[in-house]
Amino acid sequence: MGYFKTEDLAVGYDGQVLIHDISIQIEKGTILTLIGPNGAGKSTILKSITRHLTKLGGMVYIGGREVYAWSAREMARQVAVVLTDRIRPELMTCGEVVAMGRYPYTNALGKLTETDKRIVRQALERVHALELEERDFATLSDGQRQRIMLARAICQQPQVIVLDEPTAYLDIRHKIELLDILREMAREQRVTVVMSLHEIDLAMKISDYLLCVKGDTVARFGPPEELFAGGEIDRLYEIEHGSYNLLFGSVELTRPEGAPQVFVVGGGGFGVPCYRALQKQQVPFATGVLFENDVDFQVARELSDHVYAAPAFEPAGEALCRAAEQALLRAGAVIDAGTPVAVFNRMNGRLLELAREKGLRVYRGWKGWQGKESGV
Ligand SMILES: Nc1ncnc2c1ncn2[C@@H]1O[C@H](COP(=O)(O)OP(=O)(O)OP(=O)(O)O)[C@@H](O)[C@H]1O
Repeated sequence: MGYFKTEDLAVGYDGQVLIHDISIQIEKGTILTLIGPNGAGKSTILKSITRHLTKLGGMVYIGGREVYAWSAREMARQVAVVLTDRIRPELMTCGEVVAMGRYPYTNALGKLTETDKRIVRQALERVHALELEERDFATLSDGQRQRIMLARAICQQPQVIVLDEPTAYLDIRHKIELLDILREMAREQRVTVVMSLHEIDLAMKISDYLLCVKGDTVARFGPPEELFAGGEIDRLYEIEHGSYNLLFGSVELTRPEGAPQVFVVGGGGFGVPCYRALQKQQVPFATGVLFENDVDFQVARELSDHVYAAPAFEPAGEALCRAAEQALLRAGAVIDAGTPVAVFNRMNGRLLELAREKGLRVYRGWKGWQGKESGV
């Protein structure tokens, strides 16, 4: 049976159900991430789990016990919460904010023992914020504040930690550090992590389970590897322009439309900077001859309808090469991405020769192309 479990959970505001029939379960020490578009209800679900918002139906269990039956103190010992709602404690140092995480364990006067103080310092160290201990919390940047709130949650030594968009204000280094800390807590202390993230690529990499929130019930739940086949992310977020590449975990912006104005002879990753330069200028292009296991293919197919590619591990057939030649001649201009021509892509050497024979302009890489654009 799952350690963290919801059964027919219904959430919403003022008695109006927003999302219903949320039934999921995960084991202790695993990471569950809620993903989905803005306004889908991720925060609403998280707040209903932590009892900041009263659930409208169903059950939430941790370790087999219904969370809504717990005392506030028990809740605070079991579940640490890092929400995005601005807390702006007046005149408190960061050390004092972090120490609030120890209150479920202190006596009625809230006096910290030496052990509590040690735990506070360790938590500050863990988030690389020891130097902020004496600083006034109100003067911190959003990113620093986020790390202090995580330290407070760590201090609480919870069984479950719930975080709403914990990476929102962090730069890339601190995003990676925060996710590493969560993974370590899950692995070493068997803490169960339930959070929301907007960075799908990071969500896929860190999570044991994803919950896709969209519509009036949750769209999907399961391990990231099982959830998404091609195009699923585009559908979840209703991406109409641009696209999300699942393999790379990266976003491509809106593809240029129209008849190709240039043919990129690419392969081996040399094409990618050319494709991106053309996308920025919204210049439609054709490209080839690629292989479908080539990194260039992954980006090219998101940005062009005219990609000449052979199946992985198979030679490029004559028909494909002829079609690429015709496309090159139609485009009337060529970018030589700089891919070395060797045994298995010698057809690309032929394409470049053909371009020269026919007197087409051949630009050297994306810089050559941009030089042309800027009149150099
Ligand atoms: N206090 C409130 N009272 C009524 N409706 C609310 C309240 N807070 C949020 N909502 C609405 O509930 C819906 C879900 O909001 P929620 O904040 O849970 O979405 P989210 O998935 O976390 O979005 P985001 O990614 O933008 O943070 C939205 O339509 C929002 O406008």
